Amino acid sequence: MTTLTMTGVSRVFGRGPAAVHAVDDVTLTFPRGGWTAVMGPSGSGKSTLLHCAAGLERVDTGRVLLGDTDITAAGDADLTALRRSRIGFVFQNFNLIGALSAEQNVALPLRLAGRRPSRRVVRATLDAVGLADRARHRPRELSGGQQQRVAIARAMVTRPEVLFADEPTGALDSTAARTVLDLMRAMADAGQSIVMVTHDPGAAARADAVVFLRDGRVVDRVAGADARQVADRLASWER
Ligand SMILES: Nc1ncnc2c1ncn2[C@@H]1O[C@H](COP(=O)(O)OP(=O)(O)OP(=O)(O)O)[C@@H](O)[C@H]1O
Repeated sequence: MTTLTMTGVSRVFGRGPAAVHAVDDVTLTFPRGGWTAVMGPSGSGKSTLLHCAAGLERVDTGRVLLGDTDITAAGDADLTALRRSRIGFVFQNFNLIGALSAEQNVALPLRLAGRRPSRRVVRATLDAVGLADRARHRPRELSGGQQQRVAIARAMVTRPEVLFADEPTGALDSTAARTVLDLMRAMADAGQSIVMVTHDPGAAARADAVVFLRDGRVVDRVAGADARQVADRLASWER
């Protein structure tokens, strides 16, 4: 059973009096098959925490365990392989490759991992995000919500143990955001582990639990809160 755990994780930028403790001694467990939202004021360390948890950024102290694998001890080659096969990442601005069709974007992680993408697998992954009929479209021919769903399909095609999302609805209007959140909720209900950074209490309320950061530290964790409760809690930490 895979869970993701962070123990005593710190990440410091700069040195001496100018040092910024972006993540400061964080110990957290992200349960398997759960959807966890990470919230906090601007600059509280949310993106840095996500990058450390996903092995996109090295930690200065502490350990990150993905199942039995200590990703903080992994060498560069192992880390690259791990990022390509065991984690998925989606970004606020989708980061699709404009010259490639939806299905070519989705096939990319398999190609990068040296696997020959099966058209059946790629189409099934696009179908799972409701875009089987857009396989040949390029990103500019798709709406923002559709582009984010292609990005989710691209992140999911390798069947990652954890899907990380950094402000996945930050660039979307409310209707498109709801479609993306509905998709993520269905994925979590089907057992996908998800860790998501968001500024939006409505988005965070769709998750199973919300972790609050302030000055790089975990200051609170709530489960089953509605959008109003999440917003109130966030406001109390922004004071
Ligand atoms: N590469 C870097 N070099 C120096 N400082 C950095 C770097 N990345 C982040 N920081 C600093 O670390 C702190 C946390 O940044 P981070 O982006 O993780 O916060 P955040 O909560 O995601 O912010 P936001 O909500 O504004 O996106 C900030 O003070 C930021 O300026």
